[in-house]
This record gives sequence, structure tokens and C-alpha cells, in this order.
Amino acid sequence: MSSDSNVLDLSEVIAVTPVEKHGGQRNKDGFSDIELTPISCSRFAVHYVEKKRGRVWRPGRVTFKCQDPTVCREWIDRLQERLNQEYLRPRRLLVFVNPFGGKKRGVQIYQQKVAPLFDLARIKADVIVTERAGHAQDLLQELELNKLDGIVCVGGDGMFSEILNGLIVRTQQEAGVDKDWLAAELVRPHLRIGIIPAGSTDAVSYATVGVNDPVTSALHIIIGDCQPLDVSSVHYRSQLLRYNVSFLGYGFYGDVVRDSDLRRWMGPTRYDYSGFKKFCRRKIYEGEVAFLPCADQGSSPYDQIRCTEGCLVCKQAGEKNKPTPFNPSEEPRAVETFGPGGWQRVRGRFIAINAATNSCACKKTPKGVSPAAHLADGCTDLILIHATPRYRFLGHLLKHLTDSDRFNHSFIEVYRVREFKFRPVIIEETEDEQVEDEEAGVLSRRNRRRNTRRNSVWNCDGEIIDQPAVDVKVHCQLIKLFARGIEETKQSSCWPVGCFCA
Ligand SMILES: CCCCCCCCCCCCC/C=C/[C@@H](O)[C@H](COP(=O)(O)O)NC(C)=O
Ligand SMILES: Nc1ncnc2c1ncn2[C@@H]1O[C@H](COP(=O)(O)OP(=O)(O)O)[C@@H](O)[C@H]1O
Ligand SMILES: [Ca+2]
Repeated sequence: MSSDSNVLDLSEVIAVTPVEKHGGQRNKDGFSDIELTPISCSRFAVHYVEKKRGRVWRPGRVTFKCQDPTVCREWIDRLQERLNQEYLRPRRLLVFVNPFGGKKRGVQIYQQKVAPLFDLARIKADVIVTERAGHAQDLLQELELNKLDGIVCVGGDGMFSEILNGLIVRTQQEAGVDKDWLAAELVRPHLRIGIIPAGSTDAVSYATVGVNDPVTSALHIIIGDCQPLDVSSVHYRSQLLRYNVSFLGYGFYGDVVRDSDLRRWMGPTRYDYSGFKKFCRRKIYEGEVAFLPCADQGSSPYDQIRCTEGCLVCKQAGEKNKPTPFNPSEEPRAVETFGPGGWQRVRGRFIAINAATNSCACKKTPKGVSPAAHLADGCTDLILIHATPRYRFLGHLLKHLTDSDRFNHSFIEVYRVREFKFRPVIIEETEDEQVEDEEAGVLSRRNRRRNTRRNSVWNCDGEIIDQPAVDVKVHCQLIKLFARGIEETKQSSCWPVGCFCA
């Protein structure tokens, strides 16, 4: 309901409930127990999505009074019937809660902020609190998923990555697709994934909803929003290493996540500590990047086209990349030619090699690592940060805190690509160039002239891929989230919501 009108969009109604005559006791979450039990009543409440500032959503409520209780009952039944026809609204969800991520408040966040809303919306939720890393991914290989309307992740990007990988691997297995074959056309999972932000960075949640707020995300799930999302597969030598949905970073960001993983007890501040430490170290990594540009896309990492709700660039990409039925005998379309219109390559000494499959916006960088990246255009923005003095690298980093152009530096190259490969140049270790073993805290003599370490690791949505050589390929709109993209805060979007998920 917009603030200057009394029109209530049915697609944003959470629930309809009878209301008792005299205000009964409200339980701790502000819901009156009587409201939830059908009685012959002369009033009913319509609970709806109230849009606050900064894309925050809250449950609003308006109460209607009828003279005749049967009319009241009729209204409740009709409205409930109409809500039941909204086929995108979930009825049955599987919820994974990570008690370990972020500030370790995942269970409280779910119980206090999300569960009461799911109950109000008559959503049946099977809740599993994970007991170890990888628990959710393993369960997704064996649990019965057919009766579900979606999966919900209560955690951060790492937890979402676990569920994403579990669901995609399961889907390929059931479809007979070889997930280790880089060129395979992946089958899209039909289940949507919802994210309740309860992690440290929560970049995926922020980049698809526009805010990191558990109640807002829960309301997007309840009304059945649907937002397609690109997923990158990361392979090496015919073996799937991991699926990635947001951020892939080698060098600086890889070293940050490796170092911060040892300091999880610090919670979200572990990234600031490790970030500062790795900034001071400023390691340089030699290697070669080969990439296949998205030539015909009509958009670029440097343009001002932002990916918002109903984005035209993503809509057109979706039409161009409609899934073709999997045919094992059919050879995939592989473009291997180097040169104009084909693959390009860059060899150099890098501080960081990053790939942003969407903006990677988060609280740290509200406009994102790549502000003009799109959620569902089938591309990823490849950002090559060449060796440069610390003060210039700092200038680039600080721009992430603002809206200014973070790519406007001579040492930075950015390409919008469909695929890329990275091969590190293995530096032969001489006796005076031994690897510094941080974990053991042993500092050996280091070749200060080149300050080059053998290899970094890949930061894959906050998880570590300990294999420097990778082949990355973007799969357009492979999965769907219970979200709608970044809502325009002023004018309404140009496309009806949900048009992607017909
Ligand atoms: C001195 C000033 C420095 C300002 C630096 C601003 C750059 C911030 C860029 C943050 C990285 C955004 C990409 C998101 C990655 C997440 O998937 C990952 C894991 O997120 P999670 O902790 O699992 O929610 N987080 C990190 C920091 O690697
Ligand atoms: N019960 C658990 N105990 C320990 N680790 C877990 C558990 N459940 C999930 N994890 C792991 O915790 C890591 C971080 O999860 P995440 O929710 O992303 O938190 P953060 O945003 O703080 O990194 C992920 O690698 C995930 O696999
Ligand atoms: Ca993209």
C-alpha cells in the first residue's frame, strides 16, 4: 500500500485474519492469539507489506468492521481463496539455519523475526539448524524436495553458497547432466531460494533486495517474489570446484578470506582486521587471464545502467538465453578462437583479480564492487587490478565507500565477460624466496625485491577455493530467488513484477 492512497495491491497482502471483538492479549511478537483462530466475528484484519524508507518492508495491518458476521466470514473466505490462487506464493518451505555465521544469532533471528510471519501467512516451514559446515549441502543430496515450494537460507553468503551448490548439484544429478563437464548446459532448479540475512557481509541478500533486513527478506518470501540470478561454475581440469553466485576474488580478496577464516571468533570485524593486514602486505601474483567478452550485450561495466526491478538488460538476456532441452549427444557451442570477437588474454602481475556476477553491493560498499553489473544478464564483470603502489590501491579501495567511479585508474582493467580462465605463473622458489607460513606464524626470509608469493586462493562467495588455476563460465539465470531486484524508490518499474518467472 503506498502512503498516499488506500489501494491495497493483493500481490502484497501477507494474510487475512478474523479479529476478536475486544482486543485480546498480544503475544510477544505483537500478534493476538485470537486473531489466529477462526471465530464468528464482525471484524477482520488484512495484513499487508508496508514499504518504509530505504527499501525496508514491515508488516502493516488494516482492520475492517462488518455489521453481519456472515458477511465478515464471506470476506475472509473470498480473500483467502484469492490469495491461494497466487501461484508464486510458497506454502511449504525447507529452512536451513546456520547458528555459526555472522554474530551467531541465526536461530534467534529466525525464531523472533521470521517464524511468526510465516505462521501468519500459513506457511509450513521444516526447520533444520545445521550442526557443521557442509551439513546443509549434504542434506540437500538426500532430502525429499518434491513437496516443497522453496528453500530458505538463514545465514550469510557462505551459507547461501552451500545451499546453492547443494541444490544445483542435486538438480544436475537428477537430470543426468555431468556437472564436471565445463561446457554442459546446466538444468535450472525449479525451487526458489530465499535468504534471511544473518551473516557477516550478506552481499547476495543486499544485491537482490537492496537492504540486509530479516523481516524485509521474509516478506519477499511470503508474497512469492521471483528474481532470476546468474550463477558461475568454477572448474579445473574437468572437475567442478564450486558454483559461485556473487563474488570471485583472487589475490587480495582471496588472501583476506583465507586469513579471516582463521579468525571467525571475531565475527564480521574479522574482515576489517584481515583486510588491513593484507593491504599492508600487498602481495603481487603473476599469471595470465583469458576471457570471452560479452560483445553483443549493449551494456558495460562503465555505463550508468543500474540493474533494478524489472531490468530490461536482464529481461533481454533471459529471452536470448532460454534453456534448450539437454541433449547429451549435442556438442556444446564452444568459442575457442582468440582475437576480435573471440577470446582475449592479459598477462601481468596482479594485486587482485575479481569477478562480480552481480553488483556485490553490501553494507561495506553500498553501490557494490561493480555497480553496473546485472543480476541476470549472463555476464560477470572481470576486474583486473595490476600491481601498483599502496597509496593508489588504497585510493581505489576507498572509492568503494562512495558512489565514485572505482575503475578510473590506469592500473585497472574491467571487462564484461561470459567466461574466463586464470593460470598462475608458478614462481620457482629460490633459497631466499621461501613461502611465508602465516598459519604457523613462522616468518621466513622473503625475497623483498619481488614480494611475490607463489599463489593466492579464490574467495568464492566467502568460501575458499584452494586451486589458483580455474575455468569460470556464467550460466544465465540458472537459479531463482524470492526477491525482485532493487526496487526503484521513486517511480514504479517498467515491467510487471514476476514477469521473469512465468
Ligand atoms: C580502507 C577502506 C577499505 C574499503 C574496502 C571496501 C571494499 C569492500 C568489498 C567487500 C567484498 C564484497 C564482495 C562480497 C563477498 C562476500 O561473499 C564475502 C563473504 O560474505 P559472508 O561473510 O559469508 O556473508 N565477504 C568478503 C568480505 O569476502
Ligand atoms: N552449524 C555450523 N557449524 C559450523 N559452521 C557452519 C555451520 N553451518 C554452516 N557453517 C559454515 O559457516 C560458514 C559461514 O557461514 P555464513 O552464514 O556465510 O557466515 P559468515 O557470513 O559469517 O561467513 C559457511 O562456510 C558454512 O558452511
Ligand atoms: Ca550478471
